[in-house]
Amino acid sequence: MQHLDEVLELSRQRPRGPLSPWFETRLREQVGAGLFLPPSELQAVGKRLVQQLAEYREQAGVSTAVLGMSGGVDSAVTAALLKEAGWRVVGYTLPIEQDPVETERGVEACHALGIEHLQLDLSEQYHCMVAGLGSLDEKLRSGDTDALRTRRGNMRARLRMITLYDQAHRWGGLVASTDNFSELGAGFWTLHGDVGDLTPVQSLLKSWEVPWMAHAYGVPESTWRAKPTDGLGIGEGDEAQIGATYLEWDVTVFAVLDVLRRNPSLSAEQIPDVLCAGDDPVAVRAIAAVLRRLRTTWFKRMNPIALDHPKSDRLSMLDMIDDRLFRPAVLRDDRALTSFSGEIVALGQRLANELADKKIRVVTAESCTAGLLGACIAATPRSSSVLEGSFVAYSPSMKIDALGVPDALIQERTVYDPEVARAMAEGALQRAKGAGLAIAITGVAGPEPDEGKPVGLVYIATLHRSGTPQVTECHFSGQPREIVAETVRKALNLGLEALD
Ligand SMILES: Nc1ncnc2c1ncn2[C@@H]1O[C@H](COP(=O)(O)OP(=O)(O)OC[C@H]2O[C@@H]([n+]3cccc(C(=O)O)c3)[C@H](O)[C@@H]2O)[C@@H](O)[C@H]1O
Ligand SMILES: Nc1ncnc2c1ncn2[C@@H]1O[C@H](COP(=O)(O)OP(=O)(O)OP(=O)(O)O)[C@@H](O)[C@H]1O
Repeated sequence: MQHLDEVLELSRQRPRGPLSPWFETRLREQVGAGLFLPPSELQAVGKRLVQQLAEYREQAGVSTAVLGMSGGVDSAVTAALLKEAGWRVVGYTLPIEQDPVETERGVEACHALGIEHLQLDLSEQYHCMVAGLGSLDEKLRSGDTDALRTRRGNMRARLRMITLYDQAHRWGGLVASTDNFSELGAGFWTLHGDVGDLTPVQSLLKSWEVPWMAHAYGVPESTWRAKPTDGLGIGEGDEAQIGATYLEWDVTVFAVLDVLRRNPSLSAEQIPDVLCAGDDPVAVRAIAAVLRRLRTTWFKRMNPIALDHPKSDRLSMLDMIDDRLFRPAVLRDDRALTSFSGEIVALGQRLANELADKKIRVVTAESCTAGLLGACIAATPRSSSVLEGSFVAYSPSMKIDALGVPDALIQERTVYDPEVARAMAEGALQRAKGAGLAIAITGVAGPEPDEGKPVGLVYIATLHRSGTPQVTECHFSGQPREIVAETVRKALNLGLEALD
C-alpha cells in the first residue's frame, strides 16, 4: 500500500522503527478508509485553500500577511500557501534565546519560498518581561517546575504575538495563524500567543497532511524533516510533552471518534477498554496521554467561553448584519443545510415562541426543503409542545400517497404550482389532527430547471385551521443549498405572519 508507506515516511515514523501492533492495525484501517487523505485529494485541498486565500485577499481588501517563521513546518506551509495565493508575505524570525539552527531554518524557508524576511531578537525584551512580572512573583524568575516553565514559555509566545500584531498594523496587513488540526486537538498552543487572524492549515493533520503540503509547495526538506518543538523552552519537543507522536495522536483521535460514533453514550473512562489496546503497552500509554490532553484542554478549543446567553438572538442579529452586508463572499454563511445560520435559528425560535404563546402546534409538508423547516423548529427548546410533525413528500408520488394531493392536479400543472402547495397544506392539516397551522413547500432548488419551471421558483402555503390557505410565490437565486436556506427562512416568516 503505497499511500501507507508515504504516511510512515512523511510522519517521520520510519527512523523510529515499526509502529506498535495496535497503531499499525488502526493506521492501516484509517488509511484504507481515506481518513489520512490520499495525495490526489490533498492536491485538491491545497488548491481549494489557495483559491479561498486568494478570494479572501481580493474581497477583504487586505493583501499583506505577516507571520512568525519558527523553522518548523506549520509556519513554512502557511507562508507557502499564502504566497501561492498572491499575498505579500513577510516572515519574521523572532529568536528568544533560540537554538541558532532553528532560526537559520526559518530564514532558509523564507528565501526558498521567495517571501520577505525580517529578524528581531526578542531575548532582551523577554528578560525584561520576566523581571517585571517576577517582581510580582519571585518564583517566576528562576523556578524550575513544569508550571513555571510553561508560564515563561507562554510569555515568549505572547511576546512574539505582540510583535507580529504591531508589524501587521505597520503594513496594513493581518497576522497569519499557523495552527493545525492535531495541535488544536492537543490544546498545544498558547492562548493569545500563537493564534492569529487567518488559519490556512487548521484542518490538516500534523503527522501527514502538513508535511505533504510542505513537500508539494516548495518548503525546504530540512524544515519538514525537523523535529517539532514548541520553540518556548518548555520541554523536550512537542511529542515528548504530549506523550504521543503526532502520528499516534492522529490515529488515536480518529479511533476515539470512531468508537464514539458507534456508541455515543460511552464515557471517557470506558473508551480505553473499548479501543481494545489491552496487550499493547505503547498504545495503552499513548491512548491515556491523548485522552488526558483532550480532557485538560477542551476549554481552549472554545475560547472565549460563550455562554448560552438569554439574549443570544441579538448576537444572531449582528451575525446576520455581517453576513448580509459586510463579510466577504468567500465567508458567507451558506451552510444552512448542516448548521442553520444565526438568523434562521433566531427565526425558528421566534416562530416556536409565538406558537407556544398561542398554544398552536404546527405541521410542515415539505418537498424541496425535505424536512429542514421541521428540523429548524425541532432544534428549539421545548419544541415538543409546538411541533406536531413533518411530512417529507419529495417525489410526486409521496405528495399523492402521503398528503392526498390529486394525481390529476400534478399531471396537469406539475408539482411546482400554487394549487399543489395549497393541497399539500390542506392534506397535512387534515392528517395531523393535533396541528392548528400547516406550512407547505414545493419548489425547484436546482441546479437545473425542472419540468419547464425555473430554478428558484418556490411556492409556500400556510393554512391556519380557522382560516383559508395563503400561497406565496417566491423567486430565489443561488446554489441549491442557498435556495433551500432562503426557502426555510421565508417559510418561517410566513408562519409568523399566519399566526398574526
Ligand atoms: N476552565 C477554563 N475555562 C476557560 N479558560 C480556562 C479554563 N481553565 C484555564 N483557562 C485559561 O487557559 C489558560 C491556559 O492556557 P494557555 O495560556 O494557552 O497555556 P497552557 O495550555 O497551559 O500552555 C500552553 C501549551 O501549549 C504549548 N505550545 C505553546 C505554543 C506553541 C506550541 C507549538 O508547538 O506550536 C505549543 C506549550 O508547550 C504548552 O504546553 C489559563 O491560564 C486560563 O487563562
Ligand atoms: N523563533 C520564532 N520566530 C518566529 N516565530 C516563531 C518562533 N517560534 C515560534 N514562532 C511562531 O509560533 C508558532 C508556533 O510555534 P512552533 O514552534 O510550534 O512552530 P511551527 O511552525 O508550528 O513548527 P513546529 O511545531 O513544526 O516546530 C510558529 O508557527 C510561529 O509562527
